[in-house]
Amino acid sequence: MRNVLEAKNINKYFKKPVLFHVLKDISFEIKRGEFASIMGKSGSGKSTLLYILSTMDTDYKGDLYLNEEHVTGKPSVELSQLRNKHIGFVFQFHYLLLEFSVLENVMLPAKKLAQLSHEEIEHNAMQKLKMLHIDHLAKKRANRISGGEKQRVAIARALINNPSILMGDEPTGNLDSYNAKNVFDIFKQLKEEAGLSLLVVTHDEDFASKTDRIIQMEDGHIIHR
Ligand SMILES: Nc1ncnc2c1ncn2[C@@H]1O[C@H](COP(=O)(O)OP(=O)(O)OP(=O)(O)O)[C@@H](O)[C@H]1O
Repeated sequence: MRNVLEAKNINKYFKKPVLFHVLKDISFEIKRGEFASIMGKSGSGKSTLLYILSTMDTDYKGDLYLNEEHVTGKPSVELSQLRNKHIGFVFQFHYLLLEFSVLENVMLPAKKLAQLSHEEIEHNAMQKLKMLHIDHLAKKRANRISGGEKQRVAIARALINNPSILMGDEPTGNLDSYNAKNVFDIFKQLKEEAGLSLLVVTHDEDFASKTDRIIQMEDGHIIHR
């Protein structure tokens, strides 16, 4: 398998308040093991595109392939299973359940898939926490850890189902430079040691310059890929 993700002629319109052609014939692919970033001015359509690529938004024209399977038009139950299994997502804000422990937060997406026993899921979650050097925080409540630690927990949670691609929407946007570099180093390690593919929307030029490839957006178009 060569491509983890392929977008073909993606077009999207927002109908309100006025008809607006937000994504204009977007085509590109992400190869297995590739670490790509998407850059572009505010309003160029980056987040809108990422939500389509992650199968969360299905209101578009064109074709989307995940691991070379055509996913456009699939029923929402099937899509959410595919998404849970193949795509990890990290946002600007961590969206952890603050009343739950770090370990419980990481286990949650695996419980949704309901394929493994509680013990197996706990074992896998501990492995992810170890990989990110935060296993000592496992039993702590999520509201008792720092911002940088919360983002690492969010990454562990995104990895729990062993996705083939990790997507990020400004995953370092809310972090100081030390923690932003830390997140970049984790992503790079995931690419190099686990062969993971990554696609990250970022405004951080330093972050983007260190990725394999920058996909540049302007006014709903891709102007460089
Ligand atoms: N639900 C919506 N309805 C109408 N217009 C929208 C909607 N969501 C976004 N837009 C518009 O679509 C354009 C692209 O938005 P999008 O959030 O994808 O941009 P972006 O490149 O991610 O920007 P930023 O870097 O500021 O996050 C913007 O002009 C925005 O105002």
